Amino acid sequence: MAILITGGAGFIGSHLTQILLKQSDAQLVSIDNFNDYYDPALKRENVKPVADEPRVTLIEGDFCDSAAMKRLFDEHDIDQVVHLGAMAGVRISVQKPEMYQHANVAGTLSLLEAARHHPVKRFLLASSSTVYGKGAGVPFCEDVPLGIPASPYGATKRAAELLCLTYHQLHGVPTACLRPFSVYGPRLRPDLALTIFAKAVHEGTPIPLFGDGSIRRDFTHVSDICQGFISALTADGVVGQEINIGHSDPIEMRRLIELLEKSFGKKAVIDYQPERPEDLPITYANLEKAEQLLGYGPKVLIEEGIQEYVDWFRDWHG
Ligand SMILES: Cc1cn([C@H]2C[C@H](O)[C@@H](COP(=O)(O)OP(=O)(O)O[C@H]3O[C@H](C)C(=O)[C@H](O)[C@H]3O)O2)c(=O)[nH]c1=O
Repeated sequence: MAILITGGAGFIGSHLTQILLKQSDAQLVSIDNFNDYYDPALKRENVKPVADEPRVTLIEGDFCDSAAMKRLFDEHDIDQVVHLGAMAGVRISVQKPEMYQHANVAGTLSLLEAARHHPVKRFLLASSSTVYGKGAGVPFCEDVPLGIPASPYGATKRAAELLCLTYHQLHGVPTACLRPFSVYGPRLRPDLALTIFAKAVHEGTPIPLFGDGSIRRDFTHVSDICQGFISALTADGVVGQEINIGHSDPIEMRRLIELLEKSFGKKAVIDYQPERPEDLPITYANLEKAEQLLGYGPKVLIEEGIQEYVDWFRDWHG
């Protein structure tokens, strides 16, 4: 019996692997294709802490390869899946939608097909708060109609959710869709605003800020997100559900910059740029369902989390 973690060398996947090693005695199979969306050397670093762990099998492979996935489920006797692997950048999805369709829709289908032919106890999809789209009321609640996704990324995540829900209904695959909100922490992806802003403050270069700083994000620490996934692996009542995992306390991007200024002890220079149509003006999680089904509650305050992130960033970038 083993837990499969896709995107296992990524930001969230590498944290989840380490936390599961501490909190469970499960065998872990981590798959990642180490693609060059960002420097694969960062992903090699991410998995170094678990490289010699006997309970972790690290596979360099592609979850879009459905024949390989069917073999993998059989060979490693996969009984739980946390599907974190994806093409995840909002703005690149506008330029390269086909890559997002392939990884996020065809890739999810490939895993669901493997899961359908193998007895799995739980299949968790890492969806995204972007599925709420523009026009959804805040705080975002799972049980009201969604807006239209603002980006191809959001649309592919919603398509992946629908495939999961269909495979549950049609084939009995025990799927659940978790919707993380603006995950941050050590090892954060380099394409995300927080990394770009931190680098700019650190180096004294201008921060490219889209809009006037009033856009709000519900930043959620990676350790809280991982606890959400871990609870969902065993909790009752989650199968067939969509569940927010966020912080429920959104901050403006200008506040994020202030927190970085405080942690770095430096003033930021801001290069104001036009807002992008693919960006949501706000993300804000209603957490009632997560509290009820997962016993979920975020623990890390943004002030503490950003300080921890900046300490890590300084160590990493010197
Ligand atoms: C890269 C960049 C972004 N921004 C703005 C755009 C947004 O208003 C905000 C956050 O952007 P970021 O790219 O960090 O994150 P989101 O677009 O909210 O998307 C992220 O959070 C969701 C939940 C996922 O599911 C995605 O995987 C993840 O990429 O900062 C800037 O102002 N300047 C920049 O250089």
